[in-house]
Amino acid sequence: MRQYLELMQHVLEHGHKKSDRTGTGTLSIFGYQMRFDLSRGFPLVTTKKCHLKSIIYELLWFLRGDTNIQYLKDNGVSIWNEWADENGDLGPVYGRQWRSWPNSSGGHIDQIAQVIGQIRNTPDSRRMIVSSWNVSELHEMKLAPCHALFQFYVVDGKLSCQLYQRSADIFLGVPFNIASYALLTLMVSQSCNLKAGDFVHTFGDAHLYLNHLTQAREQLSREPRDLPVMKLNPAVSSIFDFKYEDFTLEGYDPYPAIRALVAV
Ligand SMILES: Nc1nc(=O)c2c([nH]1)NC[C@@H]1CN(c3ccc(C(=O)N[C@@H](CCC(=O)O)C(=O)O)cc3)CN21
Ligand SMILES: O=c1ccn([C@H]2C[C@H](O)[C@@H](COP(=O)(O)O)O2)c(=O)[nH]1
Repeated sequence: MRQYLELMQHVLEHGHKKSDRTGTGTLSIFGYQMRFDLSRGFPLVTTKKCHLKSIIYELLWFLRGDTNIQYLKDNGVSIWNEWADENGDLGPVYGRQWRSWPNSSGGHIDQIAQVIGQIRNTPDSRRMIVSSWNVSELHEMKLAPCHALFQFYVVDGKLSCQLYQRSADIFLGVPFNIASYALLTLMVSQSCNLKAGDFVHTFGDAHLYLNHLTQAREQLSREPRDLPVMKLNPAVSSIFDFKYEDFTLEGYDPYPAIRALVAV
């Protein structure tokens, strides 16, 4: 995960001091890109222990089309609690836009099913995109999508995915986002009988919150370890059929967790 540590180092050295919506303050840069070859291991940060269970359940929750935190709570995941209303609702966030983007005639578009169809039937298409940035519904969302748009690409029997993340909390959010999209790429690859290629992670405003700087330096003092390997149950052939038990991570040997406060 040298790419991730390089991003952190880059922002510590070149970040501009900038205020933000949460009132915390950040060191921020605009525009950055990382690339992970998924055949070289699963890109889960090793320089601190990452809670993979939260990452897997959050992704399964997006794929269910769910936008209420009850499913996450039932599975011991608390990362969205601060943003939900008293009923646990987050408004029309990721799950809603991925699985049922409202169209102009009162129906809905399942972007995930559509993109899987494109990858299977027209893999050379340059239009294999899923967007959560539904401008007409942003005002109803408790938090505007950070991982806003992703695109798939197929060449030589390998599936790559590029994400555009408009806003990125480098210490807390980004390790989750990398692992989540790497996992999604593995799941879509298996569903389409392709090998996994690269995950390309492109950023808009990438920032370190000012109350995460000590934690970032602590992480940079640690030498990254070999990446683990993610195994998916080979019997699953539809993206919508994966369950938590279908994922096995082998060889993850991280340094201890590092606590940090999330900016709300
Ligand atoms: N400021 C901010 N940063 C984010 O990364 C973020 C938001 N807000 N709002 C929406 C979601 C929620 N996400 C979160 C929220 C909390 C953690 C967090 O506290 N992580 C801890 C504990 C992990 C756990 O409980 O599973 C960590 O050490 O990684 C991570 C991602 C990502 N997003
Ligand atoms: O998946 C996610 C979700 C959120 N974040 C971070 C990025 C920002 O620090 C905040 C969102 O605040 P905005 O003012 O809406 O940009 O959450 C993330 O890194 N990853």
